[in-house]
Amino acid sequence: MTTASSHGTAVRPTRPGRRVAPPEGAAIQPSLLDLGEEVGLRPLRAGLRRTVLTDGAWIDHRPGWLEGSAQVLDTLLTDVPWRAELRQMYERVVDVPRLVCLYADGAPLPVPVLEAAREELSAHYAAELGEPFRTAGLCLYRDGRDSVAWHGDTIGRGAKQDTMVAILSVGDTRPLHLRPRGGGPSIRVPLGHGDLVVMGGSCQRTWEHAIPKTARPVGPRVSIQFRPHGVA
Ligand SMILES: O=C(O)CCC(=O)C(=O)O
Ligand SMILES: [Fe+2]
Repeated sequence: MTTASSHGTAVRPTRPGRRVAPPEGAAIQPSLLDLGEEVGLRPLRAGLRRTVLTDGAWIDHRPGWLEGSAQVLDTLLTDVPWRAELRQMYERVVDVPRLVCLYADGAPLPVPVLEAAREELSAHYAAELGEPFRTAGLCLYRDGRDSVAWHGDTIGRGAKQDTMVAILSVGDTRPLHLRPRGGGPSIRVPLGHGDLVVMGGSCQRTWEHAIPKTARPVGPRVSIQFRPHGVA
């Protein structure tokens, strides 16, 4: 059984691990914000703001770092071998209706600007992180029904050590929600259209994050997550 997506394309439900086609309509509806812009990176430092959270966690936010994000989204929707998520994620069974593709350490990324982004992030955070970003996890949220539930990226070293996860986002804006594990107010960071957020310090083990579902009519969003070796 399939149902139509917001773009009228039958893309769900999917069986785990099965290769699936992206929502076709998305490719011909690029964001009006960056239509016609050349693909490239704006200066990173210029718009980068740090918010210090509790318990040694922090986030950096740089809205609009990637220029021409509509073109990048088009390429990713077409060229990435998207698959339904296969496994239980992180420390609990989380609901992960979305499509994914993991680029392991050393694997060429589907768009050259993503290689440039990873290099620039590695250079910028070299002193603080002490190692480069290596892997790239891509996630496709086809519409507002796709989401990821509350979790920390705690498979691997993020469970015990400070680390960083850098997320570059293209497509429609979805808010990343963050909340302290010990309880307390949550925060939300809007992510889309070339925005960057970096979760750092103890963020993966002392805070949790989520992309909630939304009833608003939203088109596809692709999240590109850069992580150091051994962090997942
Ligand atoms: O979509 C996002 O930006 C966040 C995804 C995420 O937290 C994860 O895959 O671990
Ligand atoms: Fe995560």
